[in-house]
Amino acid sequence: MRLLRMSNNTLANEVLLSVENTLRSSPFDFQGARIITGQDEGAYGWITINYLLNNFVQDSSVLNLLPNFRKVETSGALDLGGASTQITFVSNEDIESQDNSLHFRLYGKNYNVYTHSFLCYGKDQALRQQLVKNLPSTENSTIFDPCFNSGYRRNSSISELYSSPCVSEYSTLDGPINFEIKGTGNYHLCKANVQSIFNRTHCPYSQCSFNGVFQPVLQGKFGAFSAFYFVMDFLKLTQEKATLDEVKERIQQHCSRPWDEVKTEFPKIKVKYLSEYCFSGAYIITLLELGYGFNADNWKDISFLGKISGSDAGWTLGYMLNLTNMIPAELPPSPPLSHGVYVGLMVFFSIFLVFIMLTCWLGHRKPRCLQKGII
Ligand SMILES: Nc1nc2c(ncn2[C@@H]2O[C@H](COP(=O)(O)OP(=O)(O)OP(=O)(O)O)[C@@H](O)[C@H]2O)c(=O)[nH]1
Repeated sequence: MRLLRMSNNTLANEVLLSVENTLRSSPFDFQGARIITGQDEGAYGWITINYLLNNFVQDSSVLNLLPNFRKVETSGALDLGGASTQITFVSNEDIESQDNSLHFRLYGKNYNVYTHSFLCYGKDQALRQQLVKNLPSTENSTIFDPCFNSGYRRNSSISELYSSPCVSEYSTLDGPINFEIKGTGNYHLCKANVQSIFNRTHCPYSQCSFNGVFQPVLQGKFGAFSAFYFVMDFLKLTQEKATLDEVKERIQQHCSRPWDEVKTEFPKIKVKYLSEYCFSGAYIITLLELGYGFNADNWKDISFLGKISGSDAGWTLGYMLNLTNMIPAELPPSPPLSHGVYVGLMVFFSIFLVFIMLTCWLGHRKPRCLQKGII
């Protein structure tokens, strides 16, 4: 919707109006429809995963009542969509750019959070950028793309390719109107093509991720969801803790498989998804390594998450939690007693009660010799 608003604001408003009309007639307490910012998307994704991972509730006597009390750090959030991608994490460093800085007070604790949303770096738009940047200069109606498995073929057109504002600036009338994309299935060439969409030559801050965007040093664990999960799940890389090299090896193996073989093995997966796993794998590695600065050492800090406790990882739950004030800024008033003291007092008073009852019973009982009249 953010891209649509850039290319056709009227159409974006029409979509919103249609959403409003539909939801207004639903039984929900509809509060309006709007296009959230990239910063919101990052923030709500971060809230969602930390809420579901139970990372907010800590350091309180309320918590001492929880059976598995633990002191926890928050987890960073990595969200890969179709149009944009977000990185959000708590940072102890100075956040040099105001646009990337968020402050939350949740359950009585302050969080300084770094976030950035890269529009046009969701996986669909990144694929488009990669194609455009590596189009052959000659007027050729076949484009050989190493990011698709060999034997894969798809027809496309210049108008379709350049229809997104992410690439429209590169639009050229030189190329063929219609062309065919043919896969050559080469991971290393694909990665080189993907790298061409990351600009790391300028940085107006002390440190940057890419495209001149400030990013502090990566801190803590990360949960990667949405397309990060879809792709890693397909490549069977979400359960086991594979090293970065092993992950690259797995993606390389997948890229080198002939398309016919892949299609036969996974007949039920949508062709759009199946055909893009080679590109997506190479893109994810490049984004995380070259873009954000993950490496062989901190790769283990990333967990690929689909659902957490049965709920989808994504920005929507965080948005709802925020809108309904489900995460209070302050801690609820804590009970006067901690769990340990409470249990101790209960045991003490129980024993005391039994003692009193026993004493009363003994005190009121007549001795047997008295009952029989013997002194
Ligand atoms: N492999 C696979 N890909 C999926 C699936 N569902 C969605 N995708 C793709 O994953 C990417 C992210 O999808 P979503 O999480 O729906 O994100 P989105 O809302 O399109 O993303 P933004 O608009 O950028 O926020 C897109 O490229 C989708 O085409 C799925 O079940 N399997």
